[in-house]
Amino acid sequence: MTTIIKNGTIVTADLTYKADVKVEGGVITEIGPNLSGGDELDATGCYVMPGGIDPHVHLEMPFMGTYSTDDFESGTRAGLAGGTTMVIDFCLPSPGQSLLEAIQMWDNKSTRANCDYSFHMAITWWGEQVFNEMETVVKEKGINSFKHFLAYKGALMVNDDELYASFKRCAALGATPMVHAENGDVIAELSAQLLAQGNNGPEAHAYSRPSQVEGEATNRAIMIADMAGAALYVVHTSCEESHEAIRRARQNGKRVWGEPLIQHLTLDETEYFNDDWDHAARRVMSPPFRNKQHQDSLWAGLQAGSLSVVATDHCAFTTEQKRTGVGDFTKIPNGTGGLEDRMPMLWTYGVSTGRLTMNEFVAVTSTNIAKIMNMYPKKGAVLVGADADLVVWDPNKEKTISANGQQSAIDYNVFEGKKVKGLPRFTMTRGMVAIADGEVKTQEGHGQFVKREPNAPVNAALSKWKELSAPTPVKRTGIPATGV
Ligand SMILES: NC(=O)NCCC(=O)O
Ligand SMILES: [Zn+2]
Ligand SMILES: [Zn+2]
Repeated sequence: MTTIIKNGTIVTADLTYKADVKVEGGVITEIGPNLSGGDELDATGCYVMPGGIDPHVHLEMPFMGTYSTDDFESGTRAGLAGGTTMVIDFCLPSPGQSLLEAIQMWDNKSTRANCDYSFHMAITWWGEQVFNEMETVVKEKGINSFKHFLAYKGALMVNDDELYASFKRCAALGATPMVHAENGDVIAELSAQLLAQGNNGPEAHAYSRPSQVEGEATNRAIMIADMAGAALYVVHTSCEESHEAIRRARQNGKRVWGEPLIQHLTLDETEYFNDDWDHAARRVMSPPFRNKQHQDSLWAGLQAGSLSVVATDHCAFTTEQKRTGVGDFTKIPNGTGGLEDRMPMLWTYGVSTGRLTMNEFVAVTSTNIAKIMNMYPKKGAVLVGADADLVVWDPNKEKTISANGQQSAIDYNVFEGKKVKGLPRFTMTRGMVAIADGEVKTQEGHGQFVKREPNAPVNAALSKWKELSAPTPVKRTGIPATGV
C-alpha cells in the first residue's frame, strides 16, 4: 500500500521545509515536491514530524501490590491519539528472577501493542546469574539499556556496590545504565518520621522526597558511572539539584542525559495541597511535583541542551487503586498518566510560548531519544528508509484535556481542564494510519518489538576515551632493589 502525505511542512530536529512524503511497505520511500501515486493524506497547514517516542512508560507494571491499569493496548492507543508512535517499557524481574524469564513475561504482555515498542531491563537484584544474563539480554534480546532504582527501599532499590558492579558490566557490554535517582534510605527515614507525626495524607509523599534526596542520588550515580566507565541516563529529572549535577557533569565531558517529564514541567506541588484527598493522591508520583523555580530550571535545561528528552513515566492507577493509601501515604501507588498528553502539552507550553522551537520539540520528543537509545534513523527521523512513524501535526487544532473520552483506561486525568492547541491530524505507525482527525483506527497487535544494538556512537566514544585514559603503570628506569 502506498500513501502520500501531501502539502505539509516537514519539521525535523534540524530542518523545516515544504515537501510531500511517500510511504510504502511501512517505510518512507520518497520525499519531495508534488508526489503522487497512492492514497493521499492532506497535510495542508500542518507540520509533518517524526512520531513521538516515549522512552519511559510502565504498562501493566506490577508495583506496590497492584498493576498499573493502562496495559500495552490502552497505553499505546493513548500514545497514538496524542502523536506518540513508539514507547519503551521497563522489564522488571522480581528479586531472584531470571532476566530472560522476565523478558518472556513482558513479551507476552506486549503482543497487544498498537505501536512499536522496546524494553529497558531493570536490575532489581545482583548476582552471578544477573551478570551472565546481561550479556544475553544485550547480544540476543536487543536490549541495550539497564535501569537501576536508588529509591523504593526493600523493593526495587539496589545498593551502591551493586550499582557500581552493574554499571561496569553495562560499560563492558556497550550498554547504557539508567537510574531512578532518589536516596531510598533517607526517604524511608523521612516517611517513618512523617507518619509518626500524624502526617499521613498525600502531601506527606512530597514532604518525604525533598529535592535534596534527588540531587544527592543523581550526583552519586553520575560519579559512580564515571568511575565505572559508563554513560548514564537519569530518568524523571524533576529539580534544580539534579539538573545541576547533570549540567556540571556534561560540562566536564561526562556522557550523561537528563529526562524531565511533561508532568514536572507543567504541574506543581500545590496539587498536593488540594483539600480533596483523591485529587492529591492521583498526582502522587516519584519524584513528586516541585515548585515554579524547579520548573523554570527544567525548561531552561531543555533550551540549553543540558536536559535531553521529555518523557511521561506513564504509570496509571485508578482512583480505587490510589485509595489503598488512605491513612498511610506510603501505600498510595506511585505513578501518573501522560502518554496521550505529552506532545500537545509540550507544544502548547513549550513551542507556543516560545520556550522551544519546533525543531527542539522534535529533538526532545523523538530524535534525541532515538539517538540515545541507538535506533536512529530507523526511528525519530523523516528520511528515506526510516520507519513511517509520523505525525501530521495541526497547530490550530484545540481541545480541553478531560478524562471524558480519553483513551487511557483510568478514570481521571492529571491535566484535566488544561487547554491545548496543537494536536495530531493524522498519526501513522509504520505506514498504518492509526488516528485520523480524532477517529481512532488503531489495530491491536500491530506493534512490533524494536531491537536496539549496543555500542551506540556515544558509548563507543566513551569506552575508547576510558581505555586511553585508564591508569597505567609508570615505566621506571631506576627501581630500588627490594628487601634492602
Ligand atoms: N514514578 C513513579 O512514581 N512510578 C513509576 C515507577 C518509577 O518510575 O519510579
Ligand atoms: Zn522511577
Ligand atoms: Zn518510571
